[in-house]
Amino acid sequence: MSLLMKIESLTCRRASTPILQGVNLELHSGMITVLRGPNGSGKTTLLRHLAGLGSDTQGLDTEEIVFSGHLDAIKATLTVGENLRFWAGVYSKALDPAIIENFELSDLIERPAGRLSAGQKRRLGLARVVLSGAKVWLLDEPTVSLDTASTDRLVALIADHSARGGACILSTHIDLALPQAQILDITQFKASSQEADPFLSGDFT
Ligand SMILES: Nc1ncnc2c1ncn2[C@@H]1O[C@H](COP(=O)(O)OP(=O)(O)OP(=O)(O)O)[C@@H](O)[C@H]1O
Repeated sequence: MSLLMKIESLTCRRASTPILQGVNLELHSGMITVLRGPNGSGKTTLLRHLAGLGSDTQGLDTEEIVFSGHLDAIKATLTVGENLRFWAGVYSKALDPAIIENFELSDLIERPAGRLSAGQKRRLGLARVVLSGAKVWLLDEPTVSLDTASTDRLVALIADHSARGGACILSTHIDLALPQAQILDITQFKASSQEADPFLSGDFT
């Protein structure tokens, strides 16, 4: 298994406040890592840093990494097809019809992306991930808004990506059928300057 990413003693900040410190992480080809931690613990923050959107990022060339966040990177005024063709151009890839089929976008291809439902937008955003051809997928709560069938298809795609030598780090609050995944509890990296969350401690005064 080749090493795709090695992070040592990383500090992750949001608006200059340290959220996580001492993060160590190795990602080899074929690995799937699920980030666990309660709301506000820093899963998105870590994924953003790994994607090169933080200040202290080490690791792969960014062309090897694709990040799917909450905003899905969709251009609302372009149609679904135009979004896909735009991304195919950005990633210098041919637009594989199998991707359109896999995410059930065929019937939506002429619709402006701004008029998609939340789950349809999510499917379009995830199609970009597959289209990118990147080895490392960084997925922030990718199943949010997806129905059961779409979730199952995404899980199968992640497993297939890993079986073909890719790797994935994802955050999720639900249990996905990925028995090969390793769990990374990020609360162990909580920065010491972080205040306790009153909702978690039960202290509402
Ligand atoms: N834009 C921002 N500026 C400043 N602080 C932020 C910003 N976004 C998030 N934070 C703070 O950073 C901390 C970590 O947030 P983050 O979104 O990484 O958590 P999370 O584990 O992904 O949470 P969730 O499970 O709710 O999605 C939280 O305390 C949050 O309030």
